[in-house]
Amino acid sequence: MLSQPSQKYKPYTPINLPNRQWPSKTFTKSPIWLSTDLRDGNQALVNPMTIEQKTTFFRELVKCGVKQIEVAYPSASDTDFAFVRGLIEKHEIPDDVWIQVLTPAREDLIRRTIDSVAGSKHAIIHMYNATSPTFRNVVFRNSKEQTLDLAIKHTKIIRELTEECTQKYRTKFIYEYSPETFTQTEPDFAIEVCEAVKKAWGKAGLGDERIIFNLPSTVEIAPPNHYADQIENFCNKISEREKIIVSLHPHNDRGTGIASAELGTLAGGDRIEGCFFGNGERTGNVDLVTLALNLYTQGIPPMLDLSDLQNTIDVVTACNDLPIPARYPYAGELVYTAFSGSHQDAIKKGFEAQRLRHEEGKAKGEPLIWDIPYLPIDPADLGQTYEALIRVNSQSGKGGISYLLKQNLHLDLPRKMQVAFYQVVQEVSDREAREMTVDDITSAFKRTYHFGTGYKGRLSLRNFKISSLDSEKPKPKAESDQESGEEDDTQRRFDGTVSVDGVHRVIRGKGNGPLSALLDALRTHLSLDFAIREYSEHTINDADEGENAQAASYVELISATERKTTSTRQSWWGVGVDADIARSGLRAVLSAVNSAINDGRELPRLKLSVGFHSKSSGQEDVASVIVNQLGLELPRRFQAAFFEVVQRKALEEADEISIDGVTQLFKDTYKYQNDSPSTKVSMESFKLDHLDGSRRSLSGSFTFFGGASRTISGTGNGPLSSLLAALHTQIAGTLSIRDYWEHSIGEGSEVRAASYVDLVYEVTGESTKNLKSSAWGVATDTDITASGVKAVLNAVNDLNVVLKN
Ligand SMILES: CC(=O)SCCNC(=O)CCNC(=O)[C@H](O)C(C)(C)COP(=O)(O)OP(=O)(O)OC[C@H]1O[C@@H](n2cnc3c(N)ncnc32)[C@H](O)[C@@H]1OP(=O)(O)O
Ligand SMILES: CC(C)C(=O)C(=O)O
Repeated sequence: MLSQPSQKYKPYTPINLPNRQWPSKTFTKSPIWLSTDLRDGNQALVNPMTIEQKTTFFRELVKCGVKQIEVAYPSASDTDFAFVRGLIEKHEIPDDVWIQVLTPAREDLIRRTIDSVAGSKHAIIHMYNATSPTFRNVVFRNSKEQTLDLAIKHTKIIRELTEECTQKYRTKFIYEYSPETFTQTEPDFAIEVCEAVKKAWGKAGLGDERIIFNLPSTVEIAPPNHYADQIENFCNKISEREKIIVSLHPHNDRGTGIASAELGTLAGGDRIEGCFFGNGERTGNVDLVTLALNLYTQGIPPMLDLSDLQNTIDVVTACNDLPIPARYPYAGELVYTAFSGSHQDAIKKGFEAQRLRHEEGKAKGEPLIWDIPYLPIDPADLGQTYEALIRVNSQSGKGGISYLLKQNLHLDLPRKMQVAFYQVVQEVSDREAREMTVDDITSAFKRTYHFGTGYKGRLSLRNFKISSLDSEKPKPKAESDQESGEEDDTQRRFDGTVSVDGVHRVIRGKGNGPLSALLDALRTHLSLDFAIREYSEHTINDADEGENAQAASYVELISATERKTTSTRQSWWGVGVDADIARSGLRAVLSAVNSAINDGRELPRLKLSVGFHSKSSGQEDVASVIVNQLGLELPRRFQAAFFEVVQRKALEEADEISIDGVTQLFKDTYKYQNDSPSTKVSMESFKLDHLDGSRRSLSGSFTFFGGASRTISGTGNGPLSSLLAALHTQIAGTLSIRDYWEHSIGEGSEVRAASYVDLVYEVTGESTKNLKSSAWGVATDTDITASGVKAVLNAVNDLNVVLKN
């Protein structure tokens, strides 16, 4: 490059316009748009468009609402001529659309041009000749007078030929004249040529009769303020301004085509010629899409419909065979995407604030103004989704990551958890030096917090029951209870089955709320001693508000032994989601515990040593054996009943009972998986009918104490009460259900139902002497009603039932 470029390049000559008005003007409406994609854009392509491509492009422009389209340079090629004829003959041109065709100032070519549009409803004939000194001297080798004569002579030819065409075909014409290289032409000479052309045309009028003077910056050679000065100067000096449409045709050699068009419009331009996404000679024509959307973001209707921008991009890039750069205004792949932390944070906060502002605005009937940091336009208005707004790499922060989690998992993490998870993501993206996709982030989240199917940790909750211990006096509220949201003073008991490294364990604990009761159970049974440092929750609303709403809970745990120290402590975050708020909190605790025990530490194994000595296993250990060996999750009172049976047996066998021994004892005691027919009541078959409302009727064939089979029936509010009513037709006294519980065993097609019934039998009479007894019954079946019915009959067979006389 030269050290003194002034030795090679001339600066532009500023225009003397002391009273210029355009700097104080503002935009109030959109200009008339002329798309020259199919002419100026097409002539700049390596491979000009085929007729099919031009037709597709034309249809897209029409769809976007462009009303003036320069479709060809018909004298240039048979393809261009045939394309124009095809549009007309195939009735592709809507009545409110004007096609425009370009011709040089040459009679033979003008004739061919006018022939091309014969029969169309509306046509703009556009003639050009360059007027600047260099073109006069070098290209045309013409004087000023000859340049004037060229324009005048051919304007007259166009007038004559268009009038003939109108007579023959009723085609309505507008005439457009371009002093090509206008910006490099002496301003007064450009005006002189246009005045002469207007006079030669001789019929410029108002409205559709206006003549168009197109003032191109054929090559952009000066800053945009100079173009604006040139336009304002032209508008001030040209006569009969009201009979003229001043058209702008900026190119983009200095990269200021958009600015030139916008300042030129403030300076008086009525119309802008350009191409979609800025295709065109050299650096392109001005981009109409950017201009339109710039107006839109000022609240001005752009008179172009770009609401399916991606489709427009697809059509234009396919026809031009040119890509749109990723950073291109409005249309680039990355323009609605923030990678950097502070941008992501601001966008996320912006959306949150805007949602609240819009809620208030809606209530007051105010316009819902868009105001999001770093986003001048709502991508949704252009048919774009919000999905790509935030993408994560090593430059990103917690705000962006949390935004993605909110969008994809509907989780609104508490601030400290955002910080904790940010470190996880940051570590991966730094190590792998690549962008983290939404999938990468959500899987990292699920992995870290053991969240969702397929991401189970060492502990997982199978079932639980929370009950209140009313008998115990309420205790004063502890600090941790306030933190954990456990506001109630009532003592709670947690009874549940938790899978621990694949082994089911029945655990039990108590506390001031469900979460502290679970922590107590973990401490007692698994030697896991944690305390809650922070707890929060929110609802996740489904589209149909309420019905399918879920609760999300977040828990930060610390080691309970470190709780009293003030130094920085390690903590573990957990998350749980469930339709039931208590369950979501419990899941969150287990999620955090799973993170804490990710260090591979040993957990106390399930051991069995039953007896009455101090080291005996408890009721929960026995229940754990049953859940692991048989899949049966006994309700707590059933656990207690069976534990007594186990203890008696252990006493008989000198405290020695194995896991298999406990299992067999269960089977024998409750006739579980025992197919031998009962000596008391047995059932061959049953049928359940639905009566009105919730009433049911059960009938079946039963055998009582080895007698002949009888068909009995009964009605009730459900299958089991119907069964009891049927049994009451044969059995003296009353059978009633004190406790019932059911759950599923197995998964998929293997799934079965397990039912547990605590049945009470009361009978009065001479021989029975006011007998009241109870028994547990358990059964499984693929059908839930059948499993309940069988459980009742198992319990009946364990009772000393008496038949009616
Ligand atoms: C700024 C713009 O975009 S203007 C539009 C440019 N678009 C095109 O050129 C695409 C279509 N063009 C073509 O197909 C051909 O150039 C044609 C059919 C118009 C003419 O082809 P040719 O007769 O072979 O001439 P050529 O292409 O060499 O053009 C140069 C000639 O046109 C003359 N010329 C250039 N512009 C004009 C004009 N507006 N009016 C009249 N003559 C002109 C030149 O002075 C030169 O004349 P010369 O041969 O006497 O020296
Ligand atoms: C024909 C004219 C308007 C042109 O394309 C230009 O000057 O760029």
